[in-house]
Amino acid sequence: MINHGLRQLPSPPGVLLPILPVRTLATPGVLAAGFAIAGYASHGAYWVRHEFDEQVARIIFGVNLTLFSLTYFFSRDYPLVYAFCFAASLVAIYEFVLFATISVYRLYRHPLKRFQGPYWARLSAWWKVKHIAKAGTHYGLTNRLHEQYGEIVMTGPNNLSINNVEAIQAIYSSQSHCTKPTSYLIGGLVSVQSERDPHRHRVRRAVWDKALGSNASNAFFPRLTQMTELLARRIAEHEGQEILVNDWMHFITFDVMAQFCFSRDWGQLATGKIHQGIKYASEYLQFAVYGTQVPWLAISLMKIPFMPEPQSAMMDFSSKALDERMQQEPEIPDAMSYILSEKEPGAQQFLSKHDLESDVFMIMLAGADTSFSVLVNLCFRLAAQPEYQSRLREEIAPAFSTDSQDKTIVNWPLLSSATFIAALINETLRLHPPVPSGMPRVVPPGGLRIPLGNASSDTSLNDAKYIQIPGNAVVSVPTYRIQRDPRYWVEPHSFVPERWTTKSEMILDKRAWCPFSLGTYGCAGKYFALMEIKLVIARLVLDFDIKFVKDMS
Ligand code: HEM
Repeated sequence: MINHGLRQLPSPPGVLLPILPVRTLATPGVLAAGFAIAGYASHGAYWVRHEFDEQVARIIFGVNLTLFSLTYFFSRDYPLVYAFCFAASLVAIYEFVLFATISVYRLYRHPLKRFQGPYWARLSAWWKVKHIAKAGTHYGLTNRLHEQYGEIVMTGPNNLSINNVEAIQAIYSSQSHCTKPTSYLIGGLVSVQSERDPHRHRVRRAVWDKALGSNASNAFFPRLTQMTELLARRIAEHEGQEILVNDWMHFITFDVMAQFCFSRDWGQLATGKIHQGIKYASEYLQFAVYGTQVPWLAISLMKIPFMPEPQSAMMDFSSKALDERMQQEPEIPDAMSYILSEKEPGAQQFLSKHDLESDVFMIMLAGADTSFSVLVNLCFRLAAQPEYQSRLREEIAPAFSTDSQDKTIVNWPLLSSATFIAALINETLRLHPPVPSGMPRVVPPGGLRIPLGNASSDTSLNDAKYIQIPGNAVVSVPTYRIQRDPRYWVEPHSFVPERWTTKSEMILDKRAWCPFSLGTYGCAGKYFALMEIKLVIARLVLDFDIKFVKDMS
């Protein structure tokens, strides 16, 4: 054996560490201690200070490189298997101490430790994954946690859910400096919604505001009325039969978005068959529910070559749709007409093919699935309380042309200013928000102070005037829960559209209504969404009675 100046150790067989030679002072004990100290020190120096979700693939590569370098180093003195085992033991010591340090920190020393929450949720995000699977939905789990722990709950190792109306302004308003966390990066998308850099987001958002705003939506209105008319005709073909509202609301909302965004005819209304794109979209959404809880894993999986990607089918689909759209300019401008003709120099850098594909992908989900959910829930509510149908019919009838049979001639200003239909939609959005879980935001490094007003119900916060949230915590307001909170709504679980018209005393704090979120990252398609929902529901109620099928309620 060649001795490279190493101190030769006695080698009692069967005990791995002591039998290996190491250089000069670096005895196995010293090396093991060194790796242990490195594990402990790196937690404070790196892991706790930096966001590493995007770096995990690189970190795994670095660990392997360290392992092989150490193996090479030791193999110069010892057989390869021993060298590898020793190197692996050192890496394992580093990892063990690091994980132990992280665990102790999260359980006993974390800046959020004063907030209540399930013990294991403090330790790992996997707790949430397991319990979302059990509860069935993310918002269902959050709701249960608030019932158990009160107004502020620690729902993950660095996550707080805050059920207080003041938190909505502090976290989401345009004055807030909170940003989006890494969970927005799952799926490898680079859409306007997943843009985390505030400056880049502002530039991209300005372009999308034009594409989805009131001018663009109003220009699309005539086509929207034609599509709604087709929906009414197709449903009329099933007169006297039972139809599944979910199917037809899927058809109209996804067909509309495909037309509005890139002038594609998905043909679902005409054929009555579900388009493959909807299947892709729901597969991705299922992945997103869990992926957003453990973003480091979801992001890393995307980087493994040949790994089946949950978003790939939808992405291919978006890519093809975009290619076809770019070859032909439609007669009536669509959202892409605004985006592709954008001349603003700053905006150009965000109009690469991949950016646009991601945007198309995102807009199909953000724009169709949400309106779908409102329409289905509104049909449900109208079927449950049919008296509202006759009242609605009376209100909206004047908006449809009376002197001709052509129901595609609709007076949009009249329909848009009708109050009862707006009240029905507001109340549906309150009880059934399409995005029911709170939108996560990262608190700026300097922390966030949320004034509590008089509305705190949490006994542990009784005397507090504000809640101080430490920097870099991920916070959210649980939309579903706050929109049913008795502090802000009288009879919070009852469907009472009149609270938006004649019974305003039933709204104790209107700021607790936030289905579209607000501020910089709030919904860009609100105007269009309300236009579409109003027109579809008005057109249906004009001709049909909505009823539950026999034996359903
Ligand atoms: C009733 C229907 C809708 C509801 C309740 C809704 C709700 C929301 C919410 C809560 C957000 C914020 C998401 C977050 O912070 O992560 C959002 C974002 C967004 N929505 Fe909607 N939405 C609806 C319909 C639409 C429609 C029809 C479109 C497109 C035509 C659209 C386009 C967008 C876009 C582009 C964003 C991202 C904005 C950004 O990050 O700057 N939404 N929406």
